[in-house]
Amino acid sequence: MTAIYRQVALIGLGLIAGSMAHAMREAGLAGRITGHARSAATRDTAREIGLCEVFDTAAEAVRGADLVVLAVPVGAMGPVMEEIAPHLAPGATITDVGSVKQSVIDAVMPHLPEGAHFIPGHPLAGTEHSGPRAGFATLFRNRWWLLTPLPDTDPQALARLESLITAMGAKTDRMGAPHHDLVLAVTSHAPHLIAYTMVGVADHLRRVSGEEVIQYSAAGFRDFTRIAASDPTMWRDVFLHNKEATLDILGRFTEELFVLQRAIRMGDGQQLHDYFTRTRAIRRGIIEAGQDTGAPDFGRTPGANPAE
Ligand SMILES: NC(=O)C1=CN([C@@H]2O[C@H](COP(=O)(O)OP(=O)(O)OC[C@H]3O[C@@H](n4cnc5c(N)ncnc54)[C@H](O)[C@@H]3O)[C@@H](O)[C@H]2O)C=CC1
Ligand SMILES: O=C(O)C(=O)Cc1ccc(O)cc1
Repeated sequence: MTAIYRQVALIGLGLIAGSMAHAMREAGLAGRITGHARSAATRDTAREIGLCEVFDTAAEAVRGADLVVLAVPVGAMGPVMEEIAPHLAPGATITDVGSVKQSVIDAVMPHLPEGAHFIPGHPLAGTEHSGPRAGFATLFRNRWWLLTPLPDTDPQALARLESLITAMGAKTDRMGAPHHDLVLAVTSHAPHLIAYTMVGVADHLRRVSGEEVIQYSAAGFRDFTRIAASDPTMWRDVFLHNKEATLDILGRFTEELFVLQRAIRMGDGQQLHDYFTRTRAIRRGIIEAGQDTGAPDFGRTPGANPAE
C-alpha cells in the first residue's frame, strides 16, 4: 500500500503507539515513523526493539511530521501539546488516542497553532499490558476507533486520518465528545473501577483467610484481576478526567446493587432470575453484533502479543 502520511510522529511509546508503529510498518502506511517518550528507559527499549526512529525530545520527533499522535496518559496531553506546538510542521494533523475526549479537547485546543488540525480519537482496543514491548500489529483489527471531531474540523484531514485507521484494520465512527465520555463511562471506565474494587476486597479477605481466595479463584475473579492489573497512571487519569460521567454511572450501579442485595436478603428468587435473564440477553446481543472475540481479553489476538 502507498503511504498515507509522509511522517507519523508518536509521542508516548507504550501499548497503543507501539501497536500503531507495528501496524503502520507492516502495511507501509507511513514514509517515516518517529517517536519520543519522556523516560530514557522507555526510549532505550524502543530503540532496542526498533520500534521507530526515537528522539530524546518531543520537538525533534514532531519536526516535519504531517501526522502527530499523542499517546500519553490523558492528564499529560495538554502539557505535551504545549511543548510540541512551536515545532509542528505547517498544516500538520494532530490526533490523540486518550480514553477520555472532552478534557483532552479542553487541554489541547488552547495550544493548537494556526493552520494545524486537531482530530481527537480513541481506539476501543487494548490490553492490561503497557510499555513499548506490549504493542502488536493486530491490536486494532476489527475494533472500533471512535473520532470526536470538532464542528470546524477540516473534512479532508478527517478523511485522511480515517483512511489510516481503517488501513490498520479498525472501523471508525464519529460522535460528540460528551456522548463518547458517557458511553465509555458505562462500557469501560465504571467496569474498570468495579474490577479494581473487587480485587481490593479479595486482597483484604486474603489476609483474613490465607491464600484460598487466590488459590481457588474462579474465572470471574480471574477476569477482574486481569483488568485490575492495568496501568495505574493511565487509569488514575481516566477517572480524574471523566469525573462527572463516571460518578453518575457509579451512582446508578450502587442503586442497582442495593436492589439485588435486598432481593437476596428477602429471598426473592424471581427478581434475581428475571434480572439475570435480562443481563444474559445483553451479553448475547453483544456476541451477535460481533463485538466479542470470545477471547477473555478484549482486543487481543491470542498469542500475538510479544510481551507474553
Ligand atoms: N491501554 C489501553 O488498553 C488503552 C489505552 N488508551 C489510551 O492511550 C493512551 C496511552 O496508553 P498506553 O499506550 O496504554 O500507555 P502506556 O503506559 O503503555 O504508554 C504511555 C507512554 O507515555 C509515556 N509518557 C507518559 N507521560 C508522558 C509525558 N508527560 N510526556 C511524554 N511521554 C509520556 C510513557 O513513557 C509511555 O511511553 C492513554 O491516554 C490511554 O488512555 C486507549 C485505548 C486503550
Ligand atoms: O483490556 C481491556 O479489557 C480493555 O478494556 C482495554 C481498553 C482499555 C481502555 C480503553 O480506553 C479501551 C480499551
